[in-house]
Amino acid sequence: LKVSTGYHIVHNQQSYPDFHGFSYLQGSAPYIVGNGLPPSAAGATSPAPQTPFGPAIGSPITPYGYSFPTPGRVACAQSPAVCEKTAYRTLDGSCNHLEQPGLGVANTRYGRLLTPKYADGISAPTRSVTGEELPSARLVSLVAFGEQDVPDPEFTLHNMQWGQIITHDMSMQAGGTQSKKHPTRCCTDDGRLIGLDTAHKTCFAIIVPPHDPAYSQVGTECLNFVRTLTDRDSNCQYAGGPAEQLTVVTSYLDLSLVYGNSIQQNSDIREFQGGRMIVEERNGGKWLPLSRNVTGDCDAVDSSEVCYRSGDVRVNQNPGLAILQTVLLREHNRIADALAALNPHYDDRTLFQESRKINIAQYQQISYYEWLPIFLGAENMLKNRLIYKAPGGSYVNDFDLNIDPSVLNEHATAAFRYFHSQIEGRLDLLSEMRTVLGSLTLSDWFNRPGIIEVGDNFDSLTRGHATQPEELTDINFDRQIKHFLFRRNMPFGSDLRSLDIQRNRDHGLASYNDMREFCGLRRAHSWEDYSDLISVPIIEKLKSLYHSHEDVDLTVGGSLEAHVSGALAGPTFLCILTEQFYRTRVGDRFFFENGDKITGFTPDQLVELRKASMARLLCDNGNRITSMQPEAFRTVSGSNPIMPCTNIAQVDLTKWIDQKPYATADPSAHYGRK
Ligand code: HEM
Repeated sequence: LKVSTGYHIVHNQQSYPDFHGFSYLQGSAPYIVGNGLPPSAAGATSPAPQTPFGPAIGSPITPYGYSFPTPGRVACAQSPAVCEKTAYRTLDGSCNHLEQPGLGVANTRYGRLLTPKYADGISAPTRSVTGEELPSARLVSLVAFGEQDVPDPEFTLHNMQWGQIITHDMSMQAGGTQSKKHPTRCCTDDGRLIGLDTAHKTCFAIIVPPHDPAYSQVGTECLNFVRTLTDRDSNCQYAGGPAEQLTVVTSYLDLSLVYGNSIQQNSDIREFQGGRMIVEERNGGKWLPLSRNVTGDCDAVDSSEVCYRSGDVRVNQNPGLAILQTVLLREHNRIADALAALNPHYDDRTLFQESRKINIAQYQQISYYEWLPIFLGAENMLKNRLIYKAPGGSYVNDFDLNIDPSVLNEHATAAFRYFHSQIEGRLDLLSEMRTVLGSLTLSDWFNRPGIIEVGDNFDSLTRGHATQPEELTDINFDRQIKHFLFRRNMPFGSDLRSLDIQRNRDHGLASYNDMREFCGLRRAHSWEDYSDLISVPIIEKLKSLYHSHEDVDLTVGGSLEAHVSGALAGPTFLCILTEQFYRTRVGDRFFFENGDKITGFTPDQLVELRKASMARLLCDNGNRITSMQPEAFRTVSGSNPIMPCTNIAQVDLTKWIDQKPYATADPSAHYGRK
C-alpha cells in the first residue's frame, strides 16, 4: 500500500477506540502575529512533502480553460508563465501559488491520498479482489443504508445547505451535467440497459436489482451513469500512469460559485458599474440574472420560467442552494454599495475586487469558525491547526508553500458526500413569527428555482432553513434523494446514494480497508475486524453483499462507522476531511487570516471580519427578514433565541475607508475587463 507523504493529519492510535481526535504529524508550530509581519519574516514551513500520486508540486503545470465544460469535452489553456504579486485572487485560481501557478486551478486533476484501485490498473472501474464485479451500487444503497426520517435535534437545514455551497466552491467532476439530464444515455428513457456494444464508452450504468422496492413498480432496470472525464481524455494533461479525474472549478474557498472560474465566466455576470455583480429586478426584488438557455439549464416547462445564471452551473439544482447563491450575490453588492459610499474615488474595478475580497473573507470566517467545527469538532480543528484562538486583530501566518491545495478525490468522491445524509425532502415555509405557512417537496423543485421568487417564498424558505432541523447525519438518506432524485415529473427518479457508490468505483478510489490503514486505524484481516467501528448487524449486511471484506467501497464503509465524539463522521472520513480542510487553509496564500502586507487585511479590519456570521448574512440579504437566532446553523433554543437582526453583530465597513493605497495600484492583468 502506497501512502502519500503529503499527508498531515494522523490518528492517535493509542486513544482508539475511544477516539477523540488527531495529532499533528509534521510542520512547525504556527505563529500568531499581532504586529502584521508578513509570513516570510518568520520563515516557518513544513518539510516538503513528496506526493507520489496525482499532481505533485513540481509536476508540469496543467493548463486550464475559460468555458463551462461541455459533456465529453476537456478544456485546455495556459497558466501565466510569470505571476505578479497582486492584492487579489485571480478568478481561475492561478498564481495563488506563485511558484506553481497552476495549483488549485479550474480544469485540473483532483489530488489523491492513495493509489487508485482501477480493475486494469489504468482506468477501468474497480472490481472485487476476486476479479468479479462488485455488487450493484443500487443493491448496496438499499441493503446497507436506510431511508428513515430522523430530524437532527441540533442543526438546521442551513447547516446542510452551506455544505453544498462549500462543495460547489471546491470541486465539480468534469464531463457531467450534475442535475440536468445527461446527453449521453446509458439506459433507454424507459429504464432499460443499452447494450454494451452500442453504449457510449463513458457509460457505467447502475444495474437495478430485481424486486427493487421502488423501481420494480415501473420496470426500471437501469440508472443512467456517465463516467467522469480524466486526464486521459485530455490532449493537454496526460503524462501516463493511472487515470486521474478532472475537476472544473478552483479548489480554493474563493466563492468561485458566485464569481465564476474564469475571466470569461465572470464577465458574463458582472455589472461593470460600481463594482457590482449583475442582479435583475423582478417583482420588487433583486435576483440572480436569468440563464440565456432556460430549457437547457433548467427543467423548465417553458422558456418564461425563472432559471438562473451564476458562477456555477449547478445553481438551479435545488431551492435552498439557489437561495444561498442569491444571499452571497446580494452580499457582494451590499458591500460594493457601502464601499462606494465610503470611498467615492474608487473605480469599478477596485470596488469589485475589494468587495469580492471582503465577501470571501466573511465566507471563510463563517466556514472555518462557525460551520466546520460542527462537522469536524472544534477541539480536533484546534489540535490540527485548522483554526486558532487568535485574539482580535491577530494574524495567523500559516501559509505553506509545500502544501498542495487541490481537492482530494477521496474527499470529494467519498467523505464529503456522506453529508448527503443531512438532506431533508420537505422544505418548510415559515413566517417572521416562525409559524409554518406550508412546505415544498424537494423532488418537485429540482432544477426549477423560480419557486423562490414567488410571493414571500424567499424569506419564508430562508427562515424555514434556519429553523427546520436537517436530517440526522447517519446511515439514512431521505427518500426524496434515494428514489426521486431529478425525477422530472416521472413517478421515480435516480438514487443519490447509488450515484455516490458508483462514482467511488468510477474514480477507482482505494478501498475502505486501505484508507483505514492509511488513517492510522487497524487494518481489518477479516469481516469481524470491522466491528471496532461498524455495528455487527451492519457487517452482516455487508457480508451478504461483498465477496470479501477487502471489497468494501470507501464511500460505503466510511459512512457506516460510529462517529468520533464531537464530530459528524467516523474516524476514517474525519481523517480525510481534516486533511482536506487543512490543505484548503494553509495552501491558500489569500486565506483571510494571513497578515501579508499586500494580500492581507489590517488588524482593524480583521477584528471586524471575525464578527461575520451566518445569521447576519441572512438578516442582511433577505427581502424583509427582521429576526434570526444568532447561530443560524443551530436550531432555536433558550441559549440560541430568535432576536431582532439589529442585535446581531455586523461587520463595520467603515474600517475600509481608504486604508489601502495599494488597492488602486494593482496591475489589471488578472481580473475581469469588459
Ligand atoms: C439537496 C441537496 C443536494 C443534492 C440534491 C445533491 C446532489 C448531488 C449530485 C447529483 C451530485 C453528483 C453525483 C454524481 O453523479 O456523482 C453531487 C455531488 C457531490 N455532493 Fe451533493 N447534493 C446535495 C447536497 C450536498 C451536501 C450538503 C454536501 C456536503 C456537505 C454535498 C457534497 C457533494 C460532493 C462533495 C459531491 C462531489 C462534488 C464533485 O463533483 O467533486 N452535497 N451531489
